[in-house]
Amino acid sequence: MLLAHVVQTSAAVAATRSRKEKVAALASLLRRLPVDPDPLEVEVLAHLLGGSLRQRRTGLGWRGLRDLPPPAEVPTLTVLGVDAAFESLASLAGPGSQAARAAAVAALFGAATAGEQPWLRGVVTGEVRQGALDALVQEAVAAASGAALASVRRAAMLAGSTTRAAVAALTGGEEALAAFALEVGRPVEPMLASSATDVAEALAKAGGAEGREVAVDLKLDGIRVQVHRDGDDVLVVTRSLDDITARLPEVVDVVRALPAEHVVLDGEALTVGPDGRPRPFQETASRTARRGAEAHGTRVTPYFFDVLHLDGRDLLTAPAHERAAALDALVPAEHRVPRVVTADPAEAARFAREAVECGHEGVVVKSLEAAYEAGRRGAAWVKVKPVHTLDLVVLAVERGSGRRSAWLSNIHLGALDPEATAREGEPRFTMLGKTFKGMTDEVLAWQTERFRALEVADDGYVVTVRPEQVVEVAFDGVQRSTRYPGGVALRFARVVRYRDDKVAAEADTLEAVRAHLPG
Ligand SMILES: Nc1ncnc2c1ncn2[C@@H]1O[C@H](COP(=O)(O)OP(=O)(O)OP(=O)(O)O)[C@@H](O)[C@H]1O
Repeated sequence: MLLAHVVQTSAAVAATRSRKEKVAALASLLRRLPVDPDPLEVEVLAHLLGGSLRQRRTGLGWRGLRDLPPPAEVPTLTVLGVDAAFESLASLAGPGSQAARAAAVAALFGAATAGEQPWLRGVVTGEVRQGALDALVQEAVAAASGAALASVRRAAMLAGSTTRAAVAALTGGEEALAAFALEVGRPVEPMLASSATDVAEALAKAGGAEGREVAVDLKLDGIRVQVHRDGDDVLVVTRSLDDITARLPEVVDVVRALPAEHVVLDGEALTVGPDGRPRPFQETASRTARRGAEAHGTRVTPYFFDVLHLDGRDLLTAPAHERAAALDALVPAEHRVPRVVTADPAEAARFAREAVECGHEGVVVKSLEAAYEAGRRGAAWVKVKPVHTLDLVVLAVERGSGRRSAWLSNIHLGALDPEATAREGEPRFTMLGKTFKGMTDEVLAWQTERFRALEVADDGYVVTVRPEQVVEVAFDGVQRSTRYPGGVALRFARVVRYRDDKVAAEADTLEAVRAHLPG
């Protein structure tokens, strides 16, 4: 397939606001594939449609792509040819590699047309939006392959990758999709929690109100970890499935010591003080953000709350009480999340109160009947947090003044607008307010660099950025407002932390913000 077809489709997707038309454009591109397509070609194509390359590293950056050769007149580049070029670029190393890289870039970009050059550069530098397209690509794959959308989605969750699901659907149809199961060593999308304002509401949602017992877990404020052990090999990934094994040797040690050879566990890792109280989240975050930080002090401890596989037994579809029994038998109590199992709302409320008094974030109420629903945010897990925070997206940032004049300071906050997002097939946001509170000098320095990298415009005062950075903010309340387009504004918003484990499409919605309006 010619790259030109991909670039045209990408332009068509960007040009229409209709989700249906976007999916149709993507599906008609996929239908250009031969009846029995080469799996590699499908894989490359699925990556390109999501705005990424199969190669994680190419050794290329903006600088190497600033001066491009004159474009080709006629499109000749193919999807597989482009992939081969990046494959050989990725393997360049050592003396002479810089000149070889420049020559390879000149050859590749010289063969690209005027329309293809900027698109290809955008893919290499990560500027063509990723992630947001995932859901559209899944729909298009279902339409083009004839497989059910639910099967494509299920496979993508289990594989932790839309690309792998696309290859399976387009080369082997329903049968290949059905073959996806949890594999030890291959991360799955984590199960997520919905929210309730208090424990009674959470119990009702998770089925506990009908007198059935539910589990009430401590909600620990660390980072989500999914751990796979296959013999001596251990893999630790974050909520966004990034590999952080090398940064958490303590977690690896704990899992290697368990009496099981093949296991997949889900939990939270955090730093705890000698008094047993959780340390501020920043300590865990700084440990997981930098390799080698473990040498300087703080220890991170894993607390597991679920087991998805145990020595040949796939537990994903087993009810939660069965998984809990397996977890209790496998993991010592000091590495399990504390929980009570109860049908009594008063007991659950007492546990939640004590959790907060001990410095934890709150509780997660869980149905004991539910399967592990990879990638889903449903009623089977319901979180209750007394301190309200929202995960919003930074839309712009203002230059600081006075003491902050060297930094970008006041951030503009946006909530996800689901209607506009659905209509346009990519995340859209509504501004809710601004804040310059809660930022340490370290955070100010970090955000200045980060937002300069995301900059799309600078009028000398306000720097507009690509809406990609998620920030968790605390606030005192939400009020009606005529100043902002969503009709609501935050009162006394302050930054709690920047979140790199969430993409913008996962930010809180305008609805979630409005739910905090009084009355
Ligand atoms: N006992 C627990 N069970 C499940 N999740 C827990 C538990 N303790 C802490 N957590 C954390 O809470 C999160 C569950 O909330 P949710 O699925 O909404 O994710 P989130 O959007 O990252 O939430 P939050 O911002 O509240 O941490 C998990 O991702 C996990 O990191």
